[in-house]
Amino acid sequence: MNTLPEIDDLKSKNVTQPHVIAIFVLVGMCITAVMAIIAFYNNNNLLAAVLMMASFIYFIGYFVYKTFQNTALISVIILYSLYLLMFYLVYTGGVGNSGPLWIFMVAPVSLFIHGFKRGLFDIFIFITIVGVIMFMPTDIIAHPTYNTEFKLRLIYSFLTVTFLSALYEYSRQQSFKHILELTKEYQKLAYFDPLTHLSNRRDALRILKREQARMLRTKEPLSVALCDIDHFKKVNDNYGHNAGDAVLVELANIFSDSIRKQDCVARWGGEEFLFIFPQTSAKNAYIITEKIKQKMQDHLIHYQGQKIKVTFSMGIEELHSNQSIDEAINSADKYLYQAKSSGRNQIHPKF
Ligand SMILES: Nc1nc2c(ncn2[C@@H]2O[C@H](COP(=O)(O)OP(=O)(O)OP(=O)(O)O)[C@@H](O)[C@H]2O)c(=O)[nH]1
Repeated sequence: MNTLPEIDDLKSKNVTQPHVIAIFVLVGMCITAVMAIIAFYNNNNLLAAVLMMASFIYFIGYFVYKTFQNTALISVIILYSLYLLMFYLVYTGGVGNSGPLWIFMVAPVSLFIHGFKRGLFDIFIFITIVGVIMFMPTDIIAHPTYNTEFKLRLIYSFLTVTFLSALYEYSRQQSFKHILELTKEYQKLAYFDPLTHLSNRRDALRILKREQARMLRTKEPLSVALCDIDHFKKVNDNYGHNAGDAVLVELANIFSDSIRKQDCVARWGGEEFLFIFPQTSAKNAYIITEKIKQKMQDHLIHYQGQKIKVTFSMGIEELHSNQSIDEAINSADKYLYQAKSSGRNQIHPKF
């Protein structure tokens, strides 16, 4: 019960930002369209047609992203159509045999889209195919004859750009992981009590809101129990503040171990705990909490050779459909007050 959805959301979030990929597609679409128009005016109709087709594929990719929000599919569309375009440019030479110069954009785009490992793997396959196209004898594959020095230098410089892009991608991923860890840490601090590791008041309210919505939907009962340790000031005064802290931690463990998985116990304030019992009537909440109270009757908390005995008082309230969370807790607080003023070590109302 005491888990944070925000943390799970973050875990599942990919390091690749979808909106950046969408921008890639838009830019790719515009550049290839402009290049297609230039090729058309230069009477290079085949190149113009290929570039126009690439521009159209990017347009479809953008449309898929906007309609289905599917970044995995759009990534595959952009990347592999870019590869095909590059193979075409290397194979035909593009304008004045300058086609191969465009292959440099493959390294950063592949690494950004597919991440460090998969990106490097894709680049390896890509450059191997480019090498095969360029170095294959022209009687096997008819392609423009590139000077050997040009071919070697193109591959060396491509590998250098790949290395630098990989380095950049690696540090980007590391920073993302670091930020993710920091965010998780801050979220824990925001939602959990650092002493007992139970949910704090903010998280308890979040869970209560969720359970209240479920209760209204399913019409199943939902109960809360406000618990306050009896004469806790005396524990601090007699044994010291650290002993008081140890008592709070041990009670938190006993409480957590005594409830079902779907229930929750939170640290509501100083020596106050709040139990949330979904699908539980006030009567059943009373039975559960009474059992915990019985457990505490003979329990001694050991702290630095001292044996400390504590009891608690509780007030229970079953939420009504027309009742706000504040009203339910105030009502539980009133019952708690009754339990205290009737002599403590009691749970009210009694069933
Ligand atoms: N050690 C420790 N003490 C705390 C903590 N938070 C609150 N307290 C102490 O809890 C005590 C609560 O005292 P009171 O509100 O007078 O209540 P009580 O002594 O439990 O008496 P009753 O509730 O009337 O039974 C105070 O002495 C607080 O200092 C904490 O995190 N650690």
